[in-house]
Amino acid sequence: MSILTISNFTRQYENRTVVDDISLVVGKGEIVAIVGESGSGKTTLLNMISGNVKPETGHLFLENQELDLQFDRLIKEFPEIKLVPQDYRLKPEHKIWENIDLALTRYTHEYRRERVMELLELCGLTQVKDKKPREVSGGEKQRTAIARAIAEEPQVLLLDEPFSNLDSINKQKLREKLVEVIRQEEIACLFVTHDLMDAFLVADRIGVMYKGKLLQLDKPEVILKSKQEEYVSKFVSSALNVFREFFERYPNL
Ligand SMILES: Nc1ncnc2c1ncn2[C@@H]1O[C@H](COP(=O)(O)OP(=O)(O)OP(=O)(O)O)[C@@H](O)[C@H]1O
Repeated sequence: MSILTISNFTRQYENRTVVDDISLVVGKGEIVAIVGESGSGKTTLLNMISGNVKPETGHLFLENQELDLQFDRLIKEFPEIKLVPQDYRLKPEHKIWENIDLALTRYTHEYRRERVMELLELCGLTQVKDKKPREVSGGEKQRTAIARAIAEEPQVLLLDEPFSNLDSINKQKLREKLVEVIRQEEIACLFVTHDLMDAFLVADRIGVMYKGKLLQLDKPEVILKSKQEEYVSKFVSSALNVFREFFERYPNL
């Protein structure tokens, strides 16, 4: 079932089209990755979906209900769509559990306690709940930001480069947790990354962006063998070349 539908999103900056007529759909419990090199328009696309940046053209639907994009206000974001920015934006003076709890101030004390415990468990943070953000790993910070974003059970989770500041062990842990959380909470998840490997390891479908355009959006196996778009096959080859180089250097492995 489709949760998030965006159609014909376009945005210009200084007379340059940075997001060019993009349409896509994300389903319940589905993870879609948008990959593209730096400057291809990925963050602008996420900011438009989250309500932080106004598109010049386009429509946004949540379960077939159109959201009003003609807002003109400083308060950002739609409550059903949560964005985890690249820098997490955790509150340094608060403990991990408090950072999650702060998303729940509208609720009763009892419900907050229960939901925070549930989210700590779901995101693998119970052990570090009483630490401050500076005392935990990058992966734990990222998982705290995800827990905070999904605290109010949004329908859509947007992640900007969720794996970029992590070492390989934390990356793997986050990948596993992300898939578990998305499937369990039945959220529609869209994340952007410049690293195709992260997309291949997590996403149900991958979209490749280039100069503001979504060139192709398909299952990873289809993207892997793509002949449809020259740029897509070039982008895939560059990611796979790392493995080729590795095994050429260490042929006896
Ligand atoms: N507020 C802004 N004002 C002017 N130009 C902008 C603004 N935001 C983004 N741009 C430009 O739009 C283009 C796309 O930027 P965007 O951040 O969306 O790309 P990206 O694919 O997310 O890049 P990266 O991977 O480096 O974060 C870039 O050329 C950028 O300089």
